[in-house]
Amino acid sequence: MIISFHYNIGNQGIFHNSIMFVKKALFAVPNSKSLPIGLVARFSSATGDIGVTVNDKTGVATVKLQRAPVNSLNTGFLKNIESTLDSLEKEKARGLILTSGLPKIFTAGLDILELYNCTTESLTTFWTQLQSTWLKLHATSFPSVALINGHAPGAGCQLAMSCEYRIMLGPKYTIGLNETKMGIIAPFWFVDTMIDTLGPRQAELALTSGKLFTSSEALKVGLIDEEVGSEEEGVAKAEAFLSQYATIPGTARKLTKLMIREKTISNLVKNKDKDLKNVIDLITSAQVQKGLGLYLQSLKKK
Ligand SMILES: CCCCCCCCCC/C=C/CC(=O)SCCNC(=O)CCNC(=O)[C@H](O)C(C)(C)COP(=O)(O)OP(=O)(O)OC[C@H]1O[C@@H](n2cnc3c(N)ncnc32)[C@H](O)[C@@H]1OP(=O)(O)O
Repeated sequence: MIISFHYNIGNQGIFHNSIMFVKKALFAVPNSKSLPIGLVARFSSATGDIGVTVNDKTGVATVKLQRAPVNSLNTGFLKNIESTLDSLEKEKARGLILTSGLPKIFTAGLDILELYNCTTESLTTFWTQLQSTWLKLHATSFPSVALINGHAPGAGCQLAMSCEYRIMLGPKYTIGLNETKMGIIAPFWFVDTMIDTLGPRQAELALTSGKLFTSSEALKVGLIDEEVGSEEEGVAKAEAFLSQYATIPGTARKLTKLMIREKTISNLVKNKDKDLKNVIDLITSAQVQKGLGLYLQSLKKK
């Protein structure tokens, strides 16, 4: 007998931050021994869907980002991601596999429409949400794997780097912090995270050129940990990575992770306002607005 629970996770407009977990159905699946056992959830809202499947044997949650066409991160989607992480913390998930439910794209990074023609007020709301979602992901108490099954430029790379292990589907997709290519600057906490991941030498080379790495280049510099040929292989590798923690006491694991990440985390926590001011000054300048407009046009022209 297969036992399945359905999370009924509210539309953010209705439930705001309180994601509701409702045990809805208990049913038998005839003639099936191999169906995944687990908790299944779907988070729907106008600002993106987040599918959550929790394996009730291992406690590992697979979180699939789904905001067509390219999983770009706007305020609402970031808020949904944060709420999902909050729920996983509350439910004491034993691990996270963060991946995309869209073909070809992990996430296209920040929604450029949140930066273009923005007001100081809308940019403040957006950026504050980005800071908050990132802090949550970077400091999860459970181990995390990014299964990068598509392109991951800009903040897509930042999300992946905040997971503890990165597995990327090769060979077609690219990953990296490409801000300088767009004529903007990566915020200091993106830079810190890249230095933590690659070391200062490779981070400097990558950031100054806005390099988007292919999966094999990313593997060489340590931006990803494994390259796989199929999603199935990626899932198996992610599960194998997470399974090693089944025998490691959770508190010891979490405190060790936080000790290592503390400098980067507290740098943002202490300097949130300064970061926001930098972003407002840069993004609302006429020159950057013009550049963003041209960049958006170039994306649409393809
Ligand atoms: C001391 C001073 C300190 C100052 C600090 C300042 C800090 C400011 C920092 C700002 C940080 C930014 C980080 C970022 O994440 S910026 C965004 C980076 N992302 C990108 O550059 C990705 C751009 N997109 C692509 O390269 C491609 O779209 C893709 C992801 C490779 C997918 O290609 P594909 O061919 O499949 O799809 P299309 O290109 O046709 O795109 C489909 C539609 O989606 C729109 N699109 C794509 N990306 C974005 C995006 N990031 N935001 C919004 N919209 C996006 C695209 O325009 C198409 O729209 P259409 O259907 O209307 O044509």
